[in-house]
Amino acid sequence: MTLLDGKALAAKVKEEVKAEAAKLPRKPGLAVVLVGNDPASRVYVTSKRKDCEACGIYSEEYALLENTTQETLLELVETLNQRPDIDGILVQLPLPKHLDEEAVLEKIAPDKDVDGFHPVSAGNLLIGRPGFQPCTPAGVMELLDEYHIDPAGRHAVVVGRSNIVGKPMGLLLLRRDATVTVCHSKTPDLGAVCRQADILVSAVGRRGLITADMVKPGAAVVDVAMNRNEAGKLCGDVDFEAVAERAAYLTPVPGGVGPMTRAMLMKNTLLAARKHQNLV
Ligand SMILES: Nc1nc2c(c(=O)[nH]1)N[C@@H](CN(C=O)c1ccc(C(=O)N[C@@H](CCC(=O)O)C(=O)O)cc1)CN2
Repeated sequence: MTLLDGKALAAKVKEEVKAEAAKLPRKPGLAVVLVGNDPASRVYVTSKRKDCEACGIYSEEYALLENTTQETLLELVETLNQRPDIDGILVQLPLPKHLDEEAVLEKIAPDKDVDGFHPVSAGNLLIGRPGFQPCTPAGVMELLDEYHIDPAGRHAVVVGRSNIVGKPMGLLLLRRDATVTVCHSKTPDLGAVCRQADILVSAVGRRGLITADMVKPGAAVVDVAMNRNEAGKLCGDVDFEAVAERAAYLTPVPGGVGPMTRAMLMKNTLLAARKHQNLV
């Protein structure tokens, strides 16, 4: 079994972004907005700041209180939309329950939507136009390419149908000529469907969901989830040790898709800066 090393590939992508960002007349700029006290979100936002520093990207962080109103958040996004030095805006998810996530994401100017979550970005992806692609599925595609795993003509099964991972993952694989099945909580006999997969992507968030008997021998298995076991250790959806005996390729958690998500954010911010400086 070959490990799909997202940590190593992310370092390579970030080096490339750094070299390209240095060629721009103006540094790319990213604004990251965090609302509330979710400890995991705080960790991710800190990592994004460090990634920006490493890539030569200017970054600003807005840490808002848990009880921030919808109006205040929308006003902040609008201010950032108007800032010529800010190329990308990212609102860290999940937002506190009282806030309307969809309305906030829709408020971000589509040309600054480096998360690729705006309906304009989602529509472009659906009809095959260029645009910002959501960072996690885009990172999975880069990993597959790096290890020469060509989706064309293969059966790809995506478990999970979220707007930020499952659905765009399915579309990116379809774009590359895979035959795609997207599974979800109402899919009968999930194991039988997964066993057909040459490429299996799990993005559910349930530890132990993907067992070895659900994996076709020789498949490429990509674990997008980020869970914790009883001991508090990070793990994905896939029973790693058992599946490693059957799969030909497998992502670790940590060190697989997570670092690629962050690297693709840097790449999207570079793309936004190039567009704003009329270089693409
Ligand atoms: N606005 C967004 N919110 C969220 C996104 C997103 O893409 N945009 N995705 C996730 C969280 N996320 C990025 O924000 C993210 C999660 C995990 C990692 C990562 O590098 N994980 C490491 C382990 C980190 C650790 O030790 O805790 C790994 O897998 O090796 C990066 C980004 C939800 N919210």
